[in-house]
Amino acid sequence: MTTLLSVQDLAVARGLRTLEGVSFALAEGQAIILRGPNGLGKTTLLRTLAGLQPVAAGQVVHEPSALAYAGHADGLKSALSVTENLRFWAGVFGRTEVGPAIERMNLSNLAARPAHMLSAGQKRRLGLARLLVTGRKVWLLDEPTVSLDTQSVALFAGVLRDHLGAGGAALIATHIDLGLPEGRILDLTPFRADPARKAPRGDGPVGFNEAFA
Ligand SMILES: Nc1ncnc2c1ncn2[C@@H]1O[C@H](COP(=O)(O)OP(=O)(O)OP(=O)(O)O)[C@@H](O)[C@H]1O
Repeated sequence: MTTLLSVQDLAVARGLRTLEGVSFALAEGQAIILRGPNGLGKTTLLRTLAGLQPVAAGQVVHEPSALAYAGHADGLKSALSVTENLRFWAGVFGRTEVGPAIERMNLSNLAARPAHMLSAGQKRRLGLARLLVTGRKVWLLDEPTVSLDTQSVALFAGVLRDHLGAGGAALIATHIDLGLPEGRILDLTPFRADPARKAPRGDGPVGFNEAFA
């Protein structure tokens, strides 16, 4: 099985260091569920892997075009329709096809509606549909099911299973059980950083998916 993402002795920081000594590998078809209490640093870890903030210490290895990040914000253009939003994001990743993503995330009836006229759950479905148009193999997901109703949670769990079945991988911060048989839990609590140790200054490199922040 090919390793898609490898993390070795990673430390991440948001002002102060939040986590230290985190190591794991994610291969094709695998998912890791990040667990730990509020404020521990799960979002900080995902943002760091996405290239939105610098690595404080350790190593992160992946193919240059492997990762797609979906954070708390849906990153939608409010004046654009569902279809136009997805076309825009597909274009960012050098792709054109959006029809299957619209259908898969149950957005067909809303395809022409401007994003600002969507409900919170519909916006989230559109935000997650962006993942499908990226063609990226490793999905970094921060609380992907927030605002989704039970049916939509099940829908997205199915999308995730299909992604893993097609050789993709996912790293997911979530407090709910997505029922992924391929998922293994990584409890980050033991990796809580010593708060006395200051993070280095500087903005560091910013990755391809800055626009997803
Ligand atoms: N914009 C920010 N500036 C400075 N510190 C921040 C910022 N956002 C978060 N933090 C701090 O960084 C630490 C880690 O936060 P983070 O959001 O990564 O935690 P989390 O594990 O994702 O929490 P939750 O389960 O509540 O989403 C917390 O102590 C938090 O207060």
